[in-house]
Amino acid sequence: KRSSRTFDFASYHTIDEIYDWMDVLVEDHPSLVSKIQIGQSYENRPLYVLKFSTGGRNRPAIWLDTGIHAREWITHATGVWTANKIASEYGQDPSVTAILDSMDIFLEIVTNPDGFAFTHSSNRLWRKTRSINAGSRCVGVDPNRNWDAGFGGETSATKKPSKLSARAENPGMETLRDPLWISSSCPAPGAGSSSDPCSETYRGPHAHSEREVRAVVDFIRAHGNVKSVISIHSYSQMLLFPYGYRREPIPDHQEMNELAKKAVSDLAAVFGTKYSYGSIATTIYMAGGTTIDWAYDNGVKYSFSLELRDSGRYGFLLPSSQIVPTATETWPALLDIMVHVLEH
Ligand SMILES: O=C(O)[C@H](Cc1ccccc1)CC(O)(O)C[N+](=O)[O-]
Ligand SMILES: [Zn+2]
Repeated sequence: KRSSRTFDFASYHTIDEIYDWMDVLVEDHPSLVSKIQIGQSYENRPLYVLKFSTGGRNRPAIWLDTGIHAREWITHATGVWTANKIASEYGQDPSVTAILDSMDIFLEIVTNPDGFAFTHSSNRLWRKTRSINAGSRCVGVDPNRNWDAGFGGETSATKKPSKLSARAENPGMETLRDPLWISSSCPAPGAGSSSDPCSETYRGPHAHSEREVRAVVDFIRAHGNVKSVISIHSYSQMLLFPYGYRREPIPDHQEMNELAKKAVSDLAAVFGTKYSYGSIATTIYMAGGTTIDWAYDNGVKYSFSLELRDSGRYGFLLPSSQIVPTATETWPALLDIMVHVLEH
């Protein structure tokens, strides 16, 4: 029988390889790990979530997701490594054991499967979902602008072709030479998303229009006891917390900022990788309709996003040699957050 331990964690994998590996991980840890399906994508791919639980009924839970943006391959790879780490450290590492003795962890590794499959088959730099936009030749919605929190921003997006606002909106993206990106309209930075289906930050026809987003919304609402949401992106090397849709600090800013400071310090201690940290709006740019703003506004206090390696040299095309180092240094930061959740 193949073991989840012989899986090549140092390579990038397809959706089928990752989904097959999930079943092997469950087989290897039958009393800890289970696989649940929370829905289907636009193209009817299953949306799988790994559940790590030692019992109880509806225990306080931590939600982790990777791969919501298809091209951010380092995040899926980090998700796989982290799933294996959680499973193998239970009963070994005191923190992991303490966490799982009283909380559950849910991890969705391939949060945007249609987009991820498209990056393997057609366009390595695809970001959005693959839903068809009525009346437009442009495909897909940005799943990190589709959530019902500051959806569409306070001001309605205006069509502004200016490069400046494009840079202000997504510095990580202007290097793509993506024809759609260069020519697409750019929303006023205050909106933090676009009403233009051809934009990489197209928010969609309405909040939760995307099945991939709706499935997570419904899961977290139905669970009702999720204490933390950590949505993992790349790249820029940042640890972000709400808000993205407004500049004003959240009520919990002080506590979140101190936790973020500790987490990035423990991350840097591994290989010296430097992360910045702070609220989305003040650290990267204004962004409306994001996963963690929705979570925070729906009672999930400990909501964070990570922007993994690197800071621009390879960007989304991070060499596979950096997968294990990236996942290894990220682990202490994730553990700091999960332990803080356990203790508060
Ligand atoms: O614009 C985005 O959704 C993320 C930044 C971000 C991440 C979490 C919450 C709000 C914004 C940047 C990225 O990971 O998508 C990289 N990029 O700009 O392509
Ligand atoms: Zn992203």
